[in-house]
Amino acid sequence: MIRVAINGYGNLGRGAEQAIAKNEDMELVVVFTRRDPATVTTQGAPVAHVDDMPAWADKVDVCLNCGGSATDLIEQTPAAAALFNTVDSFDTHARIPEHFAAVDAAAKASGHVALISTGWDPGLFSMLRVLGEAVLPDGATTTFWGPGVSQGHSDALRRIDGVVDAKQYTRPVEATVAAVKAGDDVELTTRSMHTRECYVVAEEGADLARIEREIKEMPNYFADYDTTVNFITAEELAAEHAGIPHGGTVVRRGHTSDGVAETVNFELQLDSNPEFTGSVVAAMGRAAVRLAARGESGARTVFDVTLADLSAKTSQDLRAHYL
Ligand SMILES: NC(=O)C1=CN([C@@H]2O[C@H](COP(=O)(O)OP(=O)(O)OC[C@H]3O[C@@H](n4cnc5c(N)ncnc54)[C@H](OP(=O)(O)O)[C@@H]3O)[C@@H](O)[C@H]2O)C=CC1
Ligand SMILES: N[C@@H](C[C@H]1CC(C(=O)O)=NO1)C(=O)O
Repeated sequence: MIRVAINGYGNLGRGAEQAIAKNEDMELVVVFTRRDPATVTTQGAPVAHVDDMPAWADKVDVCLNCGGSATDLIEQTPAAAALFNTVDSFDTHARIPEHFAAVDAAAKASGHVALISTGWDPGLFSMLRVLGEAVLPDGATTTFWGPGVSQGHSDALRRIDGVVDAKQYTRPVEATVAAVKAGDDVELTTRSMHTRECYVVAEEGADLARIEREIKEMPNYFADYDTTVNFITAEELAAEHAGIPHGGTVVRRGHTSDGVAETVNFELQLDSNPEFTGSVVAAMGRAAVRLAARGESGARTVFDVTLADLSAKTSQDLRAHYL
């Protein structure tokens, strides 16, 4: 039985809790939080303050870090890697190299495996981008997200001073999608592929112009996109934007010889971005434990994980029934 800890009990933490319950080889032993544990209610697992993590070091096989990428994981994952094998969903793509280096130092020093930037993008979509290019070297890859709610971008909005709550919708630009599908030679830029629409609940009396400016100028999240900001009430957010659906597609189009075209298409349609991502993170937790059992230590990414590491099935079963 894989003994699992969740670090951070938000949308993704609750999604991971659901996922662990779906995996017969996993047991949720504790949920860590920075809040007063008495104020956090789980589906049954005990809640401990993050300050008490060391007391759980010999009771946990893997810790799933479910904090926000904007400000939490850059600190939380190296700290967790000092105590446990760990997994996170760090998705600030531009900062992944620096995050990897910091986590690698902590994990190597403690002899643990730390699997970073898992989920679906980065995560499964990253794997498909590499796979598509490997099997169709003469071609091009496109990634479209949405329409749906990006948790990373919504988290980034909520970290702005004066913002009480927020949701961000990512929308593919329909003309660009149509041009790609038609095989037209279209320029694909960050701004020509997606727009971002934010729904923000601000504190009473907050400087809305400053908040809107901070959003639109935010590097790595909004600065390179056409972004709209809508200020609404908490009641409107709850009534009209309660769900966290999402999805997307990675497409690799290439030629195996002159005039012979091939397409690899990987699509996600998600009722719940956090529950699906939690399910990926849980499987990656299994893989991190397997890598550690092989004597590995340090930071790893989804590119270092085999499909057998992710599967609950034995290698014999996979050979007999999945090839
Ligand atoms: N790679 C991928 O494909 C994906 C990655 N992600 C990543 O997951 C990250 C987390 O997203 P998400 O779970 O939606 O973010 P949340 O804002 O729901 O949670 C982030 C942290 O905020 C704290 N928190 C949550 N609820 C409350 C509350 N009511 N009051 C006070 N603090 C609270 C929790 O920490 P604590 O319990 O310690 O207080 C939690 O760990 C995103 O930033 C994104 O980067 C998400 C989806 C896909
Ligand atoms: N990391 C994303 C997962 C996908 C969705 C996305 C976007 O809408 O910009 N980018 O990557 C998330 O937090 O939801």
